[in-house]
Amino acid sequence: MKTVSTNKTFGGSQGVYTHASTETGTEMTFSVFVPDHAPGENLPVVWYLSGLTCTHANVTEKGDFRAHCARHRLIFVAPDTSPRGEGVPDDGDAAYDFGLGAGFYVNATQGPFAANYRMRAYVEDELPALIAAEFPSDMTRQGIMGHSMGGHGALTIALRNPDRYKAVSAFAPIVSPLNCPWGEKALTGYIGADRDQWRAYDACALIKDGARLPDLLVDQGTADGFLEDQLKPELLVATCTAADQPLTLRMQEGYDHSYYFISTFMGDHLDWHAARLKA
Ligand SMILES: N[C@@H](CCC(=O)N[C@@H](CSC=O)C(=O)NCC(=O)O)C(=O)O
Repeated sequence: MKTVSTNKTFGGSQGVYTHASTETGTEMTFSVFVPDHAPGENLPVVWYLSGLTCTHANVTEKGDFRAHCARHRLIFVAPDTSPRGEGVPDDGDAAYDFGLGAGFYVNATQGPFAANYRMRAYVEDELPALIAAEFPSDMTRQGIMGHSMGGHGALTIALRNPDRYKAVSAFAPIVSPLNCPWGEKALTGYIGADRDQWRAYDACALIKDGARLPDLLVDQGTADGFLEDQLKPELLVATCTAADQPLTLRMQEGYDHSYYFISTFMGDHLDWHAARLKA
């Protein structure tokens, strides 16, 4: 692991790091905020998965999480959203919703993407091992949250690993890639035409197939331009209701899809995570 930068902030340290990923076959960049802590003390870890077009930098610069993480003494990790670099295949049209910046937190099975687009394994396995080795982290206390494509990532990763994440939340998540244009495009390209194979990457399908979490927090702005065509929180409500999966969905009047929305409610989400990670 190489350190790109560190800055003292809110009593702790905001760092940006790179490392050679064996899963993606590329150099990957991520950011970590570590609050002030006693020597030898290990802190809970909250993962933040970003949305389409993002790198680690979007939430790091615009997420307003540091004061809340310092107050609760939570480590905050922000990975990139896809492999990048020389030789990494992209969407032929350089579209924003597939390829670079749009890894969808899957392990691709389809050429030419299968070799590098392994963001599921990267976020579920490789990066947690690095965080455990390099930072003062208590990996028995992890939470996960995300935005839009990253909300989809957070929900699906948690539903597949219910014993690992003690707190789960999302901002304006894609709740069912099986039922929206972004998801259909991404999963066809990365996983192939067999929609049964997509179910491991669809929060609603995972719940319908039996996955459960103690509870979920979702915030969704009513003025979000992607609400009706792509995000469809009503599908998650119907699925959770039918499955007795506890869900707190808060429709936030007038908020859009941007980091102005995310940063407004970041404190509530970190309160939610802290309450569950300290239990
Ligand atoms: N056409 C837009 C779409 C990109 C966009 O809105 N990206 C969101 C996430 S959308 C779902 O995953 C985002 O977080 N953007 C970064 C930001 O800092 O706001 C475009 O190309 O801009």
